[in-house]
Amino acid sequence: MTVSVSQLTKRIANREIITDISFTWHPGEITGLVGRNGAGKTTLFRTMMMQYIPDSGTIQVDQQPISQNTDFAQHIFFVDSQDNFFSSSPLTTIVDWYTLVYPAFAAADFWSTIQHFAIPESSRWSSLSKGQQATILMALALASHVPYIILDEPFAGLDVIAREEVTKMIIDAAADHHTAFLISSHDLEELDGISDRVLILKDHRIMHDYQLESLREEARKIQVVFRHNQVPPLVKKEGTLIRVTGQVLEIVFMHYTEAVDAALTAAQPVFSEELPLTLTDIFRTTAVHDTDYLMGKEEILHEPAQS
Ligand SMILES: Nc1ncnc2c1ncn2[C@@H]1O[C@H](COP(=O)(O)OP(=O)(O)OP(=O)(O)O)[C@@H](O)[C@H]1O
Repeated sequence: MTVSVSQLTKRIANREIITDISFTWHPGEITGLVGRNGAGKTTLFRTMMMQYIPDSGTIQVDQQPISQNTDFAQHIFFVDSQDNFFSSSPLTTIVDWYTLVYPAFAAADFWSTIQHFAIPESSRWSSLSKGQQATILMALALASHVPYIILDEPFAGLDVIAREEVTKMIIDAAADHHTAFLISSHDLEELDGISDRVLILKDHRIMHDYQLESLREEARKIQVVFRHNQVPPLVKKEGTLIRVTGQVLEIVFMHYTEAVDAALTAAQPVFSEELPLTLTDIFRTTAVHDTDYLMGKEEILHEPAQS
């Protein structure tokens, strides 16, 4: 079973919030969705779930449009954390509802997760903390035993231990049950540790769709100090400056070629070291190039300091 999102566009109040979004979502794949505040992540989820009617485009499950697939909701889990019916419902009522909606819902799994996180069974949704609510959503998602799970900011509000446990649950579900996850998060470090693939949303569109493993084979992050701050032209052309600390430049090359390597070596930098490339670096490189970072790059990379 494969979910295909094709040329999905949604306008709200005459503004295009998501534009021409296309991607295919495979079983067992953990996909991160990243974008700045207001980029349209939640709107994409709502449109995929038909909470919003798309202005154009389709969502298909196994080549069948979901409008013709009445079982669709049973295969995908999504809880809108900003807009759901939970209010002051007791957890028992929420579980009853999910048991009705998802045929494979395993209430025992849900209660066991809740117990593990020391959340009282008698709790009402509105009486729980933000982190506890995030844990409940995760427990509901996994207990639903659906092949596709959408998580909108699942780590928000979780303490560091809960984060690690939730992360492990996601990885285990993908490995053991082949569950596919589509996860939006501003916690790029957490997302980095679990994602096979990352979609970068910018200017309402998916700007990049990266398989992280192959990207890391091709891309490289270098920390370097050039003699007299003279940056080789090829480095300026191919690199993106993501941080400057004194004379130390951190440069990301999305395509690190032999020619770039040769240019770096020929420049005989005072200091040069490869650093691990993180999802945060990738996000900075690809999503933030119209901000002050670029201004910094313009100043530093194009105006070598006087020796
Ligand atoms: N119902 C609505 N009415 C008007 N504008 C809306 C509505 N829903 C979303 N928007 C606008 O669409 C844009 C995208 O919002 P959305 O919540 O999808 O972003 P997001 O990427 O999830 O943001 P964040 O990371 O801050 O949660 C925002 O500018 C928001 O104001």
